[in-house]
Amino acid sequence: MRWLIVEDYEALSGEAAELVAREVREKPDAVLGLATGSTPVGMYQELIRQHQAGNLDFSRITTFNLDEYVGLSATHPQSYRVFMHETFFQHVNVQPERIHIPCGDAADLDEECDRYERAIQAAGGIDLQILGIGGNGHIGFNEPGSPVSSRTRVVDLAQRTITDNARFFASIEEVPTKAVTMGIQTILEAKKIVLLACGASKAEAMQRMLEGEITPGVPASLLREHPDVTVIMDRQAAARLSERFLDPKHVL
Ligand SMILES: O=P(O)(O)OC[C@H]1O[C@](O)(CO)[C@@H](O)[C@@H]1O
Repeated sequence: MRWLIVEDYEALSGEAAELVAREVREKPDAVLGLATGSTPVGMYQELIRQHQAGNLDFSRITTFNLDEYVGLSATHPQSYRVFMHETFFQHVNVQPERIHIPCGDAADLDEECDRYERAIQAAGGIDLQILGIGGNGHIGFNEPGSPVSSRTRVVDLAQRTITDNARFFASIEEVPTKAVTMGIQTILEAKKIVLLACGASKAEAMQRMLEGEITPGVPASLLREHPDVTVIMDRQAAARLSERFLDPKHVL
């Protein structure tokens, strides 16, 4: 695992965008796994900037989003589908038929989950997966206790996640309690993974992810067994890590 501790959110966004841009330039038909949440927004803005400057072409890229709330229509303002279109897709040239986001309002959600897994396989698997991290160490919506072997499925959101995400809704009662998420195994099958963490609210999760036991109780810790993971965090998110992480020799 590589890790990079940067000064602030702008630097984190720039470094993350650079890794995505490099992948897209090296493999113009790459399959990208994308994340929502507030953390990757700056990365998307930088990718849009490079695209609009004529330096980045997404026309042959395929994308798969990590997750979607259950029960929100595709046009609901807080659906991840709307978030992704407003934050990224409508500003770049990813072809609409190559954009994949789980349908959280599908009539048969189990069938939707199977369909999503098959679509990832049919695309040849994910080349580069972007991840955020929940305050409780979740990745995607794989909450603590999610099996290592899990694949795309419907999950119950942890109370902490509902509380954390209530800021995006008018009231906590409006936050969905279930989601469709890629599983831990789905994520671990990505060839490369980049996890982003920003701010003091992620410091405990980062310490448990990087220095605690490797356990389904801290889903992000399972990434330590993947051969190609890059963690980019700001100083606040890194604040509780021990010296060896902060030693400049170890900072990429
Ligand atoms: O970046 P934020 O806003 O802290 O949110 C991170 C969250 O977003 C997600 O990526 C949602 O898919 C989760 O992994 C995590 O809950």
